[in-house]
Amino acid sequence: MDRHLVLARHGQSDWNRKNLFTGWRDPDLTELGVEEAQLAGRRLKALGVSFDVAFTSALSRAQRTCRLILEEIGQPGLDTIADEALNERDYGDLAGLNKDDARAKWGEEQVHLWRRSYDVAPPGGESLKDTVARVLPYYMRNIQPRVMRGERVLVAAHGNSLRALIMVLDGLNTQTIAGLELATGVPMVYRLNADTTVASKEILDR
Ligand SMILES: O=C(O)[C@@H](CO)OP(=O)(O)O
Repeated sequence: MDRHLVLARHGQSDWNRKNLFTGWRDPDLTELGVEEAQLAGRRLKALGVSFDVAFTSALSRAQRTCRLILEEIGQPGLDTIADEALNERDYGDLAGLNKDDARAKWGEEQVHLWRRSYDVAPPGGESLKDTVARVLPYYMRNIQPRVMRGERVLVAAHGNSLRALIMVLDGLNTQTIAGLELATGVPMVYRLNADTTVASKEILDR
């Protein structure tokens, strides 16, 4: 049985381009972001990948990426479930601030801890640990059972909500996850074993 699960971070958003902390704010994709999402779809199509169901977040940039991928692979209108459990990490008071301005104000090290550490939460927001605590139960209850039934599943979501999921799937520790960066619009094709562990992972980068 082919238990495949494709994870894709959304294409570049307007706030990615402007270098702003985004979190639960809802900017749209840029033109480049649209192209990245379409390219992701074409890469998946070239591999012969298609889906039985798609999951995305409650945010426009992920939903649009999901739609663009599905259009490219010739499955527009596929059953798609949107849930805020897959939203980006909540950046709290940092949302809307420029990342370089934040470094100038709080220092490189503090901003890096907020962005990439496992358990340091930005003021008023979620740490990666908090993000794992909402993404993982959703994955276990809603996504993994479908993959185990042999459905081919697409998840179009966000840098940190996917880092949370990948940390668990790949068995990364709290140190290693700090070094994991996900490029916009790059799909990752997982195949799972019958015991839910990862059989293979292929990153379809540019
Ligand atoms: O701003 C955000 O919401 C995220 C993703 O763009 O940023 P970072 O990569 O700094 O965690």
